[in-house]
Amino acid sequence: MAGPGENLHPELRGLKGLNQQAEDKNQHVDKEGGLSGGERDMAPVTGNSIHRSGSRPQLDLSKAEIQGNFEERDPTILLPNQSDDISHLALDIGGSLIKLVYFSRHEDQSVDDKRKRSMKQRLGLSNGNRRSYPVLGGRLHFVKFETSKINECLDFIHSKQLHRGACKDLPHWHSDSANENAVIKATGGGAYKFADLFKERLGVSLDKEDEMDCLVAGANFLLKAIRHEAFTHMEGKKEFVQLDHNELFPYLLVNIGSGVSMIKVDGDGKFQRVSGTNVGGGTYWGLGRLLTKCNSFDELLELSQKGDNGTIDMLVGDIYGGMDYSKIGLSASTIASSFGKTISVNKELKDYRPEDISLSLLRMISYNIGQISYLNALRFGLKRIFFGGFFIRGHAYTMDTISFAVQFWSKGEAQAMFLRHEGFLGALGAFMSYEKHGLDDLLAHQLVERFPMGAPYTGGKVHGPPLGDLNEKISWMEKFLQKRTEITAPVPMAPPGTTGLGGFEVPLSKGETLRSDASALNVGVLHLVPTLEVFPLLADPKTYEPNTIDLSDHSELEYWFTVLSEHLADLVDKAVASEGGTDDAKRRGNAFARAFSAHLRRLMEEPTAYGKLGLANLLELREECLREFQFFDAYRSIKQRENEASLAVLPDLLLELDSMNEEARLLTLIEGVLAANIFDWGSRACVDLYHKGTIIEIYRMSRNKMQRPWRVDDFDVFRERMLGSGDERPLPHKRALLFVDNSGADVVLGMLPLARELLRRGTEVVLVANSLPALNDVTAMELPDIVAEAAKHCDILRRAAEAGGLIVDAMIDSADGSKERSCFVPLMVVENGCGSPCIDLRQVSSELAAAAKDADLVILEGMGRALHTNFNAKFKCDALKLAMVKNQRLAEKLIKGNIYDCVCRYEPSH
Ligand SMILES: CC(C)(COP(=O)(O)O)[C@@H](O)C(=O)NCCC(=O)O
Ligand SMILES: [Mn+2]
Repeated sequence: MAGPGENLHPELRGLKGLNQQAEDKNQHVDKEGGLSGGERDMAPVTGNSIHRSGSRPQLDLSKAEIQGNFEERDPTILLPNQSDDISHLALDIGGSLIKLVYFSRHEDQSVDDKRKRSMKQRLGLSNGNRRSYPVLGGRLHFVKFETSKINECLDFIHSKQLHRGACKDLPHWHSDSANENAVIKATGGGAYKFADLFKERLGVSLDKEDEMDCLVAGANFLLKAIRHEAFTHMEGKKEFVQLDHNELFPYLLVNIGSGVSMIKVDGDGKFQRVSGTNVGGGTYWGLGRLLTKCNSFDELLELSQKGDNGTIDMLVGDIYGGMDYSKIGLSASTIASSFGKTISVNKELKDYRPEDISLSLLRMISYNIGQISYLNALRFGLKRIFFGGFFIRGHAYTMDTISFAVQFWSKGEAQAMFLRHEGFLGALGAFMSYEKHGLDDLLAHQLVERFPMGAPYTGGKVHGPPLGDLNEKISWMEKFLQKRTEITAPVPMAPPGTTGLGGFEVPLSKGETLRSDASALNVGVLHLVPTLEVFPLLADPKTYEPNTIDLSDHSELEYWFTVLSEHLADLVDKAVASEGGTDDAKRRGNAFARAFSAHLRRLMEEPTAYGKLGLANLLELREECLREFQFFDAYRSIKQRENEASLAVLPDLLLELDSMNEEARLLTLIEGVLAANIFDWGSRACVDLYHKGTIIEIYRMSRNKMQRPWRVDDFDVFRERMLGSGDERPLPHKRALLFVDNSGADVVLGMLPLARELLRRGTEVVLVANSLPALNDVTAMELPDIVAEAAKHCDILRRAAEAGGLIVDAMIDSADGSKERSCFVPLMVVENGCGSPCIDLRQVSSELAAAAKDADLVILEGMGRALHTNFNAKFKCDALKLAMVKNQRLAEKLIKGNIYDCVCRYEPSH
């Protein structure tokens, strides 16, 4: 099929009945998509939509004001309603590092709007089924300090008031008391050593928790609650491991701190320390410091990147004249004796390069730990070994060395795995030891990890949490550009090779691929969202993978990186215009562009830096980043303009549809959905098109191009399910969930008429829309007004909207004063729990999960929801996936077709 743009011509045939008046109302889509002040005033007040979502905690920006002089370069912005004060802190004070885990709770700011109230009633959702102590929404932060800088740590706690009101076994939010008897959970030797200092400086006591208990509790929590926590690391390649919770135990936990503990874990609280070694992180750092005069652990680690251990270690090749000792599986590069070469030549310490010494030492210690771990796993018949502790620091070479030792000695039987939150096991465990925080049974789907601005980008000394204040963030991004600071992240790995016959070749994951800065924690802030649920209609949540395209293929990642980078300038223009184009908006826009580019570059360099990466994550990251710079709805005016234009032509479309027989109507409706999906401001090709005609012209053109068979065309099977064949008349579906996509023609002329058809046939319809804006997607907040407007022209929609509580005012008051629902089939709206063009069905709003319980038909619409994600998703009920492919590469890859081809994939339940 040719691209619709190629044929855009004045003699476009109109849809029968589209009137001229509507055409006139229709404005040209201007190039910038920018807005004059007047247009902006017309936009609905969606500024506070952010509070309405309630699904994912957000900043409370209400009553935000600039403090001091507006002309100032970096004025402080006050967020008086942002309550970050309800906190909860636990510490792990080790020999070299202090690890902090703290929780900040945000009050539930969701506005209980009319739509939500009526949906809650209808779906039987109430607070009544909550547990006795609530799981609180909030954020879990991970921070570390060097133990030698304990005063900085105390200042940090004080500045954030993290110690305020902490009571034993009672998290802060239960306590009104001031600091009397305040107690903070702490583990590690420093909990004893520094107890007096904490009392003196902060007036709090440290409640000491057993270190082993904490390590195990922390590891168990992470392995159960965080989806992509554990990964393997072999020959420079990182792969996340999907763990079956039922088969987690037993495992060996190896915690590499200053010393090393090896713990056999059999369950929650069930473990035994089976071994350990005194040759650990402290040994590397201590010996390394003596031998190289390095000033910090990280400096030592950085040195190792440029090292060649062949000058220090005696290798098999040295003994065998450059040959492998293949009979016992040793390559020439295998270390026969660590530091062995230093005895045989007449050299002083000063004659050796510190880089080489550091590398030899690192290899010696990592290999030794790997080998002892394997022997202990063998002792107890354990197959899985998880390595944690801050010795590892996400250091590729350390992990490769350990993995190699485990793999080599176990002949591939045992597996070494690493943890993303490696250094925080103890602190997390101490945190978990507070009773009744309600976090112990949190599940993976209730946690959303976010990577905000701040520490992750700096190579330097920034420690502590992400920058909190918007202004801080902007200034930071400005400085970031001025200094041209490089992001400290590894460059792409060389293609993995082989380590030969059991030995180490020059490591692949070395040199520039090493991450040397300790500040790159590689862990984000964990947002705890207790209301998120797994979509109940997924056929197999365990094997469900939302992303269709695998971004671990580097060329794919590069392609999407380029697409998103090229789209950035346009997006910033729209975002700035959506905020009135003020200087402040421009400044924020620039900062956003820099921050997002930095995220992209970071991910290009290390795609797994933020956990497993899919296209959906990239697209969501962009939206999150916009929100972080307080652009809450960049496409607001475009959406509104397109809604108005489409609503104006809706009556004629409905008339035309009503003049058709059922079969022709169904086809026209599906065609309509596919055609109207062209209104996608996230697709470069489509945006180019919009400069060539009005919304309605483009819509018509797109409809005229709808020729079957579509590239994926299951329409006949769908029609048969809906209309039957011959005399047989199938039962209508009971309830359909329609995952809607874009505003304007897409929802008004595409999905709403389809919803109307289902309603007409007696199927309840739930429109599922985004909780937060993303591109030009329609949100759940915006839908009731759109439906109400459409309902003015259509009885079916009006009655259904009344029955679904969408048009509340029109409901009849009954004798007892309550609003009585009409007995018509209802049309409802629920939010999906996300703010992205894609949807991960493992994390949806509880409202949607409740609505899904009675549904027997799911319709997913759009490229983001039906192609980028969920194209391969299987459902327990009938599923229809409808989308126009608006990207040439995706069309070729996914459906072996071309841009503007359509997908109508119908998968009946079995
Ligand atoms: C962001 C989108 C997934 C939105 O598509 P939609 O779900 O609205 O159909 C899509 O526009 C997209 O993949 N855009 C990037 C590719 C491009 O510009 O060609
Ligand atoms: Mn969309």
